[in-house]
Order: sequence, then C-alpha cells, then structure tokens
Amino acid sequence: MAAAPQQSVHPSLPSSTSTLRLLISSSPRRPPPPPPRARRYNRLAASASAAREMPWPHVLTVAGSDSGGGAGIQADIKACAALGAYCSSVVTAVTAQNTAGVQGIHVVPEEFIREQLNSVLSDMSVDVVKTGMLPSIGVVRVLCESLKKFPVKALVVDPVMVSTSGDILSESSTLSVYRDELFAMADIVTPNVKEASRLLGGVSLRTVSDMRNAAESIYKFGPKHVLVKGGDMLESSDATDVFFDGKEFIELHAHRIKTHNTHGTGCTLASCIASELAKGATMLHAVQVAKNFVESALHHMTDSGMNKKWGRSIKEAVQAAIEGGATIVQLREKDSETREFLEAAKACMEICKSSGVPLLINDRVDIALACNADGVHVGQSDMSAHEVRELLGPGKIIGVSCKTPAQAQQAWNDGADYIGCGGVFPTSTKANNPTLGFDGLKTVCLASKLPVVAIGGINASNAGSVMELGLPNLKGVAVVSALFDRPSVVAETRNMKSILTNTSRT
Ligand SMILES: Cc1ncc(COP(=O)(O)OP(=O)(O)O)c(N)n1
Ligand SMILES: Cc1ncsc1CCOP(=O)(O)O
Ligand SMILES: [Mg+2]
Repeated sequence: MAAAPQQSVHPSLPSSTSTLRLLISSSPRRPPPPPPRARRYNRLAASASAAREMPWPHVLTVAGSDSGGGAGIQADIKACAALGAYCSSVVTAVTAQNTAGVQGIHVVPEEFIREQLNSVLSDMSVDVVKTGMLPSIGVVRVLCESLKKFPVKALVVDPVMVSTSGDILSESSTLSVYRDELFAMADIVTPNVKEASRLLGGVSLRTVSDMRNAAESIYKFGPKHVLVKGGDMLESSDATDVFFDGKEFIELHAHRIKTHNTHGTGCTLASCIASELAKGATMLHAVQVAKNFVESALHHMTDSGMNKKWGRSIKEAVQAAIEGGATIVQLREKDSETREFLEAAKACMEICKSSGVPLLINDRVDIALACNADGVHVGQSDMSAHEVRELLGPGKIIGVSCKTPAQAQQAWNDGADYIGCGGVFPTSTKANNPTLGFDGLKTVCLASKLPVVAIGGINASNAGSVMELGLPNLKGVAVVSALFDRPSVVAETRNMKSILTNTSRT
C-alpha cells in the first residue's frame, strides 16, 4: 500500500430502517459519567459467576441469533457492551443469515427457552429484559410467565416480525399475544412503521400524523411508552420517530441518507434503550441516548502512510476501526496506483459489507464503481457532486468538502448527502488546508441544509468540545491521525466513539 492516510469521520450510521443518518451526538448536554458499577463490569465481564454479586447494569436479551452478526443477539450484546451494560442472552431461534437475507430458521423448543430464562432470571440480578425475535405464540407466553415469576425493573419490547430483507421472523398468529399479553407488561414497545401497521391490522402509515395515531393506538394495548420508528417512510426527506408516553407526543427528527446498511439497527436501538434504563435513566433520556448511538457514525478515513508506519495493512486497519465502533469507513489513498487502490478497496468492501458498515471512496468515482462501494467523498477540486450522482445513481452516499455557506448550498443543489467541514483545527494530514476554527464551522453549519461532519485536527481531547458546540446539523467528526497514527486503532476508536456517544444531542 503506498503512502496515504486513513481517516475516520463521525458522520452517520444506519437509521432504524432503510436510511443512513449522518448523525453524531450534538447536544451541549453531557450525560452523567457511567456509574462505578459499569466500570466494574468492564473489569469483571469475563466472569459470569461474578454477575450474581456485582450490581452492574444488566440487560437480558431474549432474541434470535443472526449468523451474520449484524442483528439479533449479536447486535444486542455489542450495543449493551458499548453502553456499559452486561448482557446475558436467551436464544429463541438460530437463524442462518447474511447481508442478502435469511436462508434458514431453527426455532429453539419452548421448554428449552423456559429453561434458559429460568437459569438467568433465577440466579443473576437482571435489571431489564429486552425482547427481539419471538417466533411463536408459545414463546411469547413462556416469556410472559417467566417475567411474572421473576419481575425485572423494565421490559423493552422490539416487536420483530419481518427482517429488513423481508423474511418472516414471527408467525402472524403471535400478533394477538403480543398485543394482549406482552404489551401490557412492557415499559416501551418500539415498532417500525411496518410493524406498527401489522399490529394495527394493516392500517396505512404514510405521515407523521399517522405515526402519532398509531403510537396512541398501540399505547392502548398497555405499554407505558411507545416509540414508532419512521425510518421506513422512504418518501419523507428526514427520518422522524414518534415517542408517546400516554400524554405527550415527542417527535425525534434525524436526517436520512440513502443506504441499505440498516440491518440490525432496530435491535441496536432497543438494546441501547434497555442499557440506559438498566443504568437508571428515564425513558425519554434512554430513547434519546439510544437514538444518538444508532445515528452516530465513526467515519474512518484510511491512511496507508500511517498504517505502514505502524506495521499494519489497510485491511487490518479497517477491521480494527470497525471493531472499535466505526460506522463509516472512507478509503483515502492519495499515493496508490489505481490497481493497488482497487485491490485495497475490494478487500475493504468485503470487510465492511460483512459488518454492515458503509465504505466510501475518497476522490475516485471509478474505484467506487469498480468495487461497488457505498459512496464517494469529493472536495472542491474533485469531480462535482452533481456529476458523481449521475455516475453513481440515487442509492449511493455522496459527501462534499465545504468551507463556506455557498459551497454548502451547492452541495445541496448537487444532490450530496452530507458535507465535511474543516479543518476545524490545524492538521498535518492534509497540506495547505486552511483552519476554519469554531467560527468557520459554525458559519457553515448554520447555512447547511445537509448533515455536517467536522474534520481536521480532531482528536480525543477536542472531539467533545466540537460536538458540545451544539451546532445545527453538526452530526459527527472525521478523524485520521487521532486513530491511525497511534499504536492501537481499536482502542483509539473505542475511546473516540464513547466520547461521541456521550455527547448527547439537543
Ligand atoms: C468527511 C470528509 N471531509 C473532508 C474531506 C476532504 O476532502 P477533499 O477536500 O477532497 O480533500 P482530500 O481528502 O481529497 O485530500 C474528506 N476526504 N472527507
Ligand atoms: C482530509 C482532510 N480534509 C480536511 S482536514 C483533513 C485531514 C484530517 O486529518 P486529521 O484527522 O489527521 O487532522
Ligand atoms: Mg478530494
């Protein structure tokens, strides 16, 4: 790999449905530091026997296994771990699936699901139960019985029925027990619009007002709160979720970017809500933190020069970035020959695809087309976003570097999905790049109609202060050297990710 840098941004993540939201936590409010028990959990997580004695936040997920690792139990465990909660699991079904869809489902016998529930609930102090795939009426009933026998602090029900790929995960006959038995015990139910529609006998949900009506109707089944997730409403230009607590409706807005990498976002959201509740958060705060987490993206821009210096290949760097929590990777190879660049792009594409992380290519539309990347990032001296859009088509992500309001307006006119704005701080990764400072960033954010990712000299010491500016449209940060010019990409990425996750949005 020739010398070139690896960069990581913080723009967006797959939203709750078929969109990618270029968002990172951006409110000036920082949530309270993790409770001491969460830190103890980190040290002791490997010891299951310690779970009984240690009062760390504990989420039990009752869900299906996803062999592809993007959704189900696997997504739940990752989300809980990222938010500092211990996650035990009761497997309801084993699925054979990948990014293309579900190839097979093996349902675990009801009595064995009961046994798993008994094992965990009778011994370990579970704070919150979160449900995912409950394949049959019998399974829902077993769960209800166990919860009556072993009450927990809160129950989060994600009424998973059909996978993103359209495969049926729960018999339609379960609808009635969901509504009549499980919902009455739930502290929150989190259907997407398709699930809400099925739960309500097939009503059409096309507008936010329809979502509000649906939330109210589902509330009548007995849960204490309802979150109807609007990411599936593709006609809408942004993705709005509706939260209802029985009295008040709260609309939670987010920009959307077209992407197919949405597999597992519903599981992640529900698990994040469960983790926050386990830590003692109020329901609305838990939902907000969860949304921030799902919308956050760690956009890693690779730099072969830095990787070479630290003795790692581009593939190792990308793998590490994803392991650390990167939600977008940008391949930025300034000095590679075309063939070498394409080879690296194809290898990275494989890793990114299997992890559900979008891969963008910097500057080179030809490389993006050749490896079927998820998008392209262009600057002011590269091909225009309009031309890139013509070449890539409507489904891909396009980012544009902008330093002025006029450039931000042009990016919008050209059909871009997000803008990168910087350098916010001085950087040595990009030569002759003027520093805009907070004022320049603010001017662009205020003018932008697109989500903004701040870039340039951003590191673990200043990322929080950037996001805490609370600027409109500022959805994340892009980082190169703070992650890749370091001995451990995983550790730095994790740290950066937690800084961004903890900087909550207004
Ligand atoms: C997210 C993001 N923002 C800005 C840039 C810089 O793009 P550009 O101005 O074209 O400079 P190069 O990266 O090509 O040197 C980016 N790549 N990503
Ligand atoms: C590519 C680019 N565009 C604007 S600043 C920059 C470099 C960011 O790198 P670093 O995070 O190391 O400052
Ligand atoms: Mg460029």
